Amino acid sequence: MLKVEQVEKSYRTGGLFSRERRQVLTGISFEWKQGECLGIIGESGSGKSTLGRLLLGIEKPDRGAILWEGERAHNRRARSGKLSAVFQDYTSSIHPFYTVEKALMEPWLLQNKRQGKLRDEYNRKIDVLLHQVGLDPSYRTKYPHELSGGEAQRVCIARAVSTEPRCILLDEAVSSLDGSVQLQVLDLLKSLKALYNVGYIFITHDLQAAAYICDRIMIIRDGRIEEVVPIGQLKDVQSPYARNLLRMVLT
Ligand SMILES: Nc1ncnc2c1ncn2[C@@H]1O[C@H](COP(=O)(O)OP(=O)(O)OP(=O)(O)O)[C@@H](O)[C@H]1O
Repeated sequence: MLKVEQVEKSYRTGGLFSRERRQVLTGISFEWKQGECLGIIGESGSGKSTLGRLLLGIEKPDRGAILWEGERAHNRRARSGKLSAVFQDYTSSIHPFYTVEKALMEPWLLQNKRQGKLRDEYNRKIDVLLHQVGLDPSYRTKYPHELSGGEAQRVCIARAVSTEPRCILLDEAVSSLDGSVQLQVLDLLKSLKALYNVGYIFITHDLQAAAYICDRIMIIRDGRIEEVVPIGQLKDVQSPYARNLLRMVLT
């Protein structure tokens, strides 16, 4: 469903008039299949979030192609309703003056210009969504500052599944939650995966979290794919970098 072919990305360094560029991604090619949870893992600065932005169509690659069902990622129509995202910074992901209810209505309203009866129907769906992420209907009227980190991230996840996308890109979405809350959110993602038949692209520097939820892991180093490994064969990774990464988790 997603095909990434020979993607390259660089950024200008040294100011507006500088000709120098820093290569951030080189020769990135992979496929993501419907329903799969693919982990993209690598050290800080390896290019994970840049790749995430390209997959979401927020930025364009310098070279290569990113195709969602054959259409370029930066073409809005290609992504519409098929793809959503959850980011690390859950506090700024929700508009500070929006209640949970309004935040959950937002993506749906963007997708469905018609209102009236359908809007009432969706309004009822908010209770279902809240329930699915483990929050009761009293959360409807709360503002972001009244939520804990775990609760806010649950609201972001509810919003991401609300349009029933085929894929949710999660960029360090559990990284700033503490241990037990992180595990709860990972379990929530697992249950929603089964419920909605949604797949994930799970960007993280945390191999342990990725191993818990992913079917396959793609290791990125200095903007290149170092290795792609099914989760059952994680112990058999070949490259020294991947082995080192694994050793750090196991010790
Ligand atoms: N808009 C930009 N302009 C210039 N340089 C950028 C831009 N975005 C990213 N970079 C650079 O690209 C490199 C990769 O950044 P990126 O955020 O993709 O890495 P990452 O693997 O997600 O790191 P982290 O885990 O710390 O978020 C970094 O050196 C960063 O400074």
